[in-house]
Amino acid sequence: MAKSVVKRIGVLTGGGDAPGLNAVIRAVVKTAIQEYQMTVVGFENGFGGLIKNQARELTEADVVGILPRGGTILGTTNRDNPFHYPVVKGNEKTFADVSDRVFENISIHGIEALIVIGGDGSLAIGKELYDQGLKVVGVPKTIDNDLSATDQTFGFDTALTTASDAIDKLHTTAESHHRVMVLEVMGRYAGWIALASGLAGGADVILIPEIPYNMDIVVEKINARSREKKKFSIIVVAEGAKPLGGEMVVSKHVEDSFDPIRLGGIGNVVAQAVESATGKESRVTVLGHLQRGGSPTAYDRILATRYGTGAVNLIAEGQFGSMVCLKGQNIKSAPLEQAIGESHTVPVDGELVRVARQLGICLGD
Ligand SMILES: Nc1ncnc2c1ncn2[C@@H]1O[C@H](COP(=O)(O)OP(=O)(O)O)[C@@H](O)[C@H]1O
Ligand SMILES: O=P(O)(O)OC[C@H]1O[C@](O)(COP(=O)(O)O)[C@@H](O)[C@@H]1O
Ligand SMILES: [Mg+2]
Repeated sequence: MAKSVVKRIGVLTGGGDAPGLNAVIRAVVKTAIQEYQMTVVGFENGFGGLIKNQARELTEADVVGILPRGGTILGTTNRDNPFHYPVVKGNEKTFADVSDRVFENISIHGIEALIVIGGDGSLAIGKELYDQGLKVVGVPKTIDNDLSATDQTFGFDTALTTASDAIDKLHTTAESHHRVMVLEVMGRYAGWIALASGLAGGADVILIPEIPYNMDIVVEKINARSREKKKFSIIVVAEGAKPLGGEMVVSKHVEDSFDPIRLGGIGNVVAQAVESATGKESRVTVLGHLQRGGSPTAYDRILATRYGTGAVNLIAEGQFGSMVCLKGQNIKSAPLEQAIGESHTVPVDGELVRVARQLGICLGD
């Protein structure tokens, strides 16, 4: 057992869910109670629970059996930003700063420090609350792996495993029908899921946002495979991929969201272009939220557990305004400011891209 001045902590999960959230919550609760004799209060539905005072104490009994479970027992949302909160008066909707409600509820529950498990959006809110005096510690979550200041976010490994399983399945049907199969995966403005799953699944073409593609080059790759008597092709497309000089495809605008754009639809654009240029029957699969669901991989369970324990240790050490992160093989910490800084996209001259090129995978350029 170790000592901590802080004895009562809060925890919330924010933004899109990611496999491993429950593993973090479990590690936070176990470490806080067993190692530091703290009390843990869980806020429900991200910052929504902090604004609306929806909270409950989390005991060790509450976290029994949740390690392998996807989703989050606390609920989450990608709305409810306390600094940009929708207020409706009659027919008019405006946005207001309701952060005073957050501080009121923090005080009602006697919370001395708050763990925010989230991506760039949730951590940006956490940073703003920290600047206003709340003792905040962050945990980097997202399947997109697009956060700076950490080598990897939890959730990414599971998403990429789901995507590479999908590529394996597409291979067998592509082979039977001699088709071109296009798989569209998530990742927002980063191509990590597409590149990594494409490598793991043996894709022939991988299109990522960081490398705008030329459709003629993609078509030539498919035709070259035909000339080599290869009867099918697999194309993995990141939802943020775009043609040279063109735009990303937006699937919808989510009202009330600080970052309202949802990407999606590029898979269909690519499949249609390939079919009309090559005459080969093409089909598209949009993996969608399947890649956010299900049980975390062993890798993500361990990473999430290390992050949860690490976050409580940071609180005990008084290292507020920081986030746990992975650097090489070790759990370290980084300032929240750095975590929400520049988004972590695929380096176009990095080793993974080079490996893909050396394997003859077409990246569309
Ligand atoms: N740059 C930002 N600054 C402040 N709040 C943000 C920012 N981007 C998003 N948000 C808000 O943070 C919350 C979670 O964001 P979202 O991007 O959905 O999840 P994540 O935490 O995974 O990044 C939402 O309420 C969103 O409106
Ligand atoms: O669940 P929604 O609102 O459709 O959002 C989809 C987006 O969320 C993600 O799945 C995860 O993003 P975050 O981790 O930033 O929440 C993206 O890959 C995708 O573009
Ligand atoms: Mg985000």
